[in-house]
Amino acid sequence: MCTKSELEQFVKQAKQYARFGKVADYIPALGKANPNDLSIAIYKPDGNVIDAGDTTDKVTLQSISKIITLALVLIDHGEKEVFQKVGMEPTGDPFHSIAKLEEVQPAKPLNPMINAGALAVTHMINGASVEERFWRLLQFVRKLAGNPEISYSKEVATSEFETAFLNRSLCYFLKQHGIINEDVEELMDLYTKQCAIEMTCVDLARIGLVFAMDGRDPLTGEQIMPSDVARICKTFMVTCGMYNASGEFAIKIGIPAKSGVSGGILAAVPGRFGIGIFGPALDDKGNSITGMKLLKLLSKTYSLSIF
Ligand SMILES: NC(=O)CC[C@H](N)C(=O)O
Repeated sequence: MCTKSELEQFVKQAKQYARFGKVADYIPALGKANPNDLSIAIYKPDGNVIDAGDTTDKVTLQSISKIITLALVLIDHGEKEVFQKVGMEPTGDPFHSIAKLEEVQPAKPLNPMINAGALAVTHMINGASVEERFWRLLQFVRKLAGNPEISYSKEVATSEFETAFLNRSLCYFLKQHGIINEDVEELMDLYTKQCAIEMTCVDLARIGLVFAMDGRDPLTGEQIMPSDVARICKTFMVTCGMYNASGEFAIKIGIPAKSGVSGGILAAVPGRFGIGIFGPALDDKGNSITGMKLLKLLSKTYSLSIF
């Protein structure tokens, strides 16, 4: 795999594309990000990390959190129960689209990576209160990243909570049809905190590594999630991890990955390493434009496609 100076070179190349992207601002606090930022870390099973860019920058997980909550609820409830409430098929629609909820299979969101499906998944996190459920999720994230310091951005969580009208309408639709049965404001409180969990690209890469190694943290030897759960999550990363750009991403890059509108990407190269990227300039589908360029350069140069 590449050296630090090669990686720095790739970052320089990819950064040139930042001008074609735009930072997300529908969550007002995310609008403050600098579109020219770009950092990457590659975490190997022997603990070696290759990184480039400002790796102390923190990114909120946003949609990347969906893959982690999915793992947690699969552990909490098992496959059968989870897939009664959420499907397994890509939509080809934007992540916040409401359209297919009514069109295809009444009310059951098509997959856990679109917002409607993610809200149904977050609803399933076990615990007696929002605080307890969030604490359980945070502990899980900390364990995956091997970093007990990870927390969330109150500013980003509040900013999303105050403006998430479309997500609220998805919740009410789901509640009307019995997919969720909790108070919508409580679910939104939990979901916006989940999306605001923040970490560096090194932490992201370490989580990617655990997925890449079938749920086992190679540094501690702990099996953090059953290999079947890791397999399901990686499959969703391939089929819907990059929203309605997942097909093109699979063809051009071919690495299981999940993006978020903060500009983060978590990628897992099966059996080899985890990759974490932070580059807030987004394309029109909400994926990091510089991050995807970077992954493309890596995939082409080192033949990382799983296909
Ligand atoms: N695509 C994303 O990253 C979306 C996450 C964001 N918190 C939302 O629900 O709109």
